[in-house]
Amino acid sequence: MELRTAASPRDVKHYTTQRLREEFLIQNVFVPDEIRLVYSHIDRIITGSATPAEKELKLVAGQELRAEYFLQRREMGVINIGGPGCICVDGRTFEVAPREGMYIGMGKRDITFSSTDKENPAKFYINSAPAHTSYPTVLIKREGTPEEDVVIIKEENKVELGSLEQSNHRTICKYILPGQVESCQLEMGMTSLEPGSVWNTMPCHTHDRRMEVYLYFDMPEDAFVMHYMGEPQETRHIVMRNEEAVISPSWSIHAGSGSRNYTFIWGMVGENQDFDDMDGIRNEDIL
Ligand SMILES: O=C[C@H](O)[C@@H](O)CC(=O)C(=O)O
Ligand SMILES: [Zn+2]
Repeated sequence: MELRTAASPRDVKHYTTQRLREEFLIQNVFVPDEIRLVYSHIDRIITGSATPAEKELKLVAGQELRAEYFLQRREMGVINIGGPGCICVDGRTFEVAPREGMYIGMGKRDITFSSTDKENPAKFYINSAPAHTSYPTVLIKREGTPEEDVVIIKEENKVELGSLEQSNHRTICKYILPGQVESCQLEMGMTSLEPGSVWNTMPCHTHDRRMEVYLYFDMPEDAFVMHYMGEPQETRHIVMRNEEAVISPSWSIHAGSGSRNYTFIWGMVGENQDFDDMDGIRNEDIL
């Protein structure tokens, strides 16, 4: 597991392009037949993936966690951005179709990932955070009828925002948050931009009580997103390609404009789970 330390805004404003990328950008998120994880000291979020192709992959704690098993003191959210696959949790197998997700609660020991078709492998994107209690493990679907251990995302948690005129027409689909899927601190969702819209999270915001990680995807190889970070009056950009993630400290804005439309997954952890607890920054005030 790769380790990233926390960073002060007083230092970050002096960073070069390369240093900024080393600290905050996560590349090669999905590697076939590997589980890849990056541990950040910022709220101790773990960001990574399981990309089973030829073989089934088992999640283990690793040296860094000094735990008996990965979720001994943690919870995790997963969203599949690849082909269909399965996640087996303590003997129970969940079929996870493209764009479906899971919340897996603290205390679940045996977690394995597999793909249905190795030619079109599942790509399980993972966010995990420290937890204090165990909430129910569920499969999260965007549509359908609820069953035991299956939650359907409520219409009120699919929020259409922005407009084509402002190049930011998009839909925020909230997978894990209070009232939808309960968790100790983790919140996750997926935001899709309409064709012709390129701006996410604009007007932008900070939220001192939560950090956030974005994973950008659904982009051809030659496309990019200029991801903006930094204090609102001290912004910097990171050029991001398809299927790369970026860490946003609580003091930083996190927004982007792409060379075309794209999709991204956001994950937040920290002090509270109040999605609307943001400090909005007026477009007039950003520097
Ligand atoms: O704190 C919330 C997160 O930054 C995202 O949900 C924002 C987002 O998806 C968007 O506006 O496009
Ligand atoms: Zn945010």
